[in-house]
This record gives sequence, C-alpha cells and structure tokens, in this order.
Amino acid sequence: MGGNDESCSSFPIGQTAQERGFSHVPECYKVQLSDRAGLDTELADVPLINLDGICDPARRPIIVEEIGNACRCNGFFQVVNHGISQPILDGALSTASDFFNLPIQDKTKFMSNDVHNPVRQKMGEYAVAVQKLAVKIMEAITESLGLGPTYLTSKLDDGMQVLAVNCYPPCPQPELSLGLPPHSDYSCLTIVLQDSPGLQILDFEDKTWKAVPAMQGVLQVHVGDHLEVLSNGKYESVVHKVTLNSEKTRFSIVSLHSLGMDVKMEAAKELVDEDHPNGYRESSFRDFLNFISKNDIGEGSSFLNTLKI
Ligand SMILES: O=C(O)CCC(=O)C(=O)O
Ligand SMILES: [Fe+2]
Repeated sequence: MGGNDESCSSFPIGQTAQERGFSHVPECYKVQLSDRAGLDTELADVPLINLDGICDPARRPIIVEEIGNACRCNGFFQVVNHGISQPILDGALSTASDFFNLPIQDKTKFMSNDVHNPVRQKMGEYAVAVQKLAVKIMEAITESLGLGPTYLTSKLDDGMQVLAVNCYPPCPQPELSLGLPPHSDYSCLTIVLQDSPGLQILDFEDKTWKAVPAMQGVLQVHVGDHLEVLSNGKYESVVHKVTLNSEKTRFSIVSLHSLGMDVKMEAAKELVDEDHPNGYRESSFRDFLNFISKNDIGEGSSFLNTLKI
C-alpha cells in the first residue's frame, strides 16, 4: 500500500505521519469518540506490591495474598523491589530510544538477524531478567489460586516470551488519536516497563478509563487472556489502551509471557465444579496468531471472546 495519500491505514517506514511532519492527525488514525483520551482522566488506584521477601516464608503469604487480590479486583498491579536493577531498566529504555532515533537506513540494519549488535545485547539482559521475574510472579499467582507455586513453572520457563518495544512519537492532536487501541493482552502475564505516563486501564468497577502512573523503577503487571482462562474467569484480563501527548516521545517495553507455541491453555480442573462450570475453550499461542492474521484487533476483535463458552 502506498504512503502518499492520507487514506491508507499504514505508512511505510520513513514515511510515517511523524516523519512527514504532519501537523494534524490523518483521517485513518482518528479513533471513535468513546475511545478517545479525555483531558481529565482520573488516576487509577494502583495496587503497589513490594516483592522484597517473596522467598521468605514469613512474608510470602502476605505478598501472595496482595497479588491475588490485585489480580481479582484490578486485573493489574505494579511491583517494586522486583530484583531487576535500575541500570538494567535504564539500559533497556535507552537502547529503545537509541534504536528509534537512528536514521532509517541504520534502523533497517538492526532489523536483520545480527544477534551480535549492541542494541540486542542490552535488550537481552532485560529480557532474561524479566522472564525470571514473570515466572516468580506467576508462581505467586498460581499459589493465590490454590494451585500451588509450581503449577505452571516449567511450562512458562519453556514458553514464549514476546518483547514488544513501543515508541509513541508526539502527536499534534493527541485528543483525536491513540497510541494503541483498547485491547487485552494475549499472554498469561505481561510486564510493562514505561518511561512516562500514557497507559490507561479500564476500571473493573466503574468501567471508566483510568490513567496509570509511571514511576521510576516500578514495573506494571497485567493479567493476560490466558490467565483468565487458567483461572476459569476468577482473574479477568485487563483492558487497556495507550494515549498520546503533544510534547514528548514515549517508550515502553512490553514483555508478554505465554506457554509454548502449541501448548494448550485451559481452565485449571481444580477451579471447575458444579458452581463454576468451565467457561473457556482451550487454545494455544499458535491459535492466537492464526486469529490475528485474519482479524484486526485494532477494530475491536477479541480472541478471548472467541474462547468463551
Ligand atoms: O505502552 C504501553 O504502556 C502498553 C503497551 C501495550 O499494551 C502492549 O504492547 O500490549
Ligand atoms: Fe497491551
């Protein structure tokens, strides 16, 4: 598809709306009124969980309970003392911004399979650390569901980790568009490292959008679709979107943790009974990829909805 008019739904690299210096939002990037960012969005009440002592038998039950409550009541939480050092977090974010600041011809070089280049190495350090953290958090989550801490450990260890590095350039009319449309994550668990605010979640209680703060050193954790399936709906995946601003480029690094490509996720048998019949069909990561290759999640298609019985 060409990028010379404004009617196309995607612009090729080097010809994005930002790179062409548009002072307005092209028609195809405008979002429906109900999804647009309000100017006076309330701040979310964020469960902030201190993971320090998660292996200490005296403190672990408290942390497990806090995580379970946050998953059930909010679908997300933030963690501190998560064990990933500030230099590793900063390194990953600065690598992201270095990458997006490269001239196009250099940027495309990094899109090669050259695993020796420094961009990938620095990101690799964060990727390894965040995978370990995801397993640690999932162990607390399955414990909170009464399934025990090792219920998913080996499957998640051997599972898929997708690292999405997002760059949201300033937008001349941020109120008309979005960085990402409303969606829930296709993962068990997602861990988001963000350098500035922009993320909003749909509040479980009052169904309004709430802004999530971005604090240094703090990581945001989302309940993903496959955790909703595993928990048989006890923990619902959180719907979220990303708003834009007119001043500053925003970066986020999103780590999505799932089971292996062809490993099916289903509701835990222990959580299915007469009062709680199985609410979900089983599915794998490949089933999701097949779904998104045929459906546009930007248009509101939800894989999770296709799994509900
Ligand atoms: O940029 C963010 O804060 C979140 C991005 C996100 O939701 C995603 O990549 O799935
Ligand atoms: Fe997301």
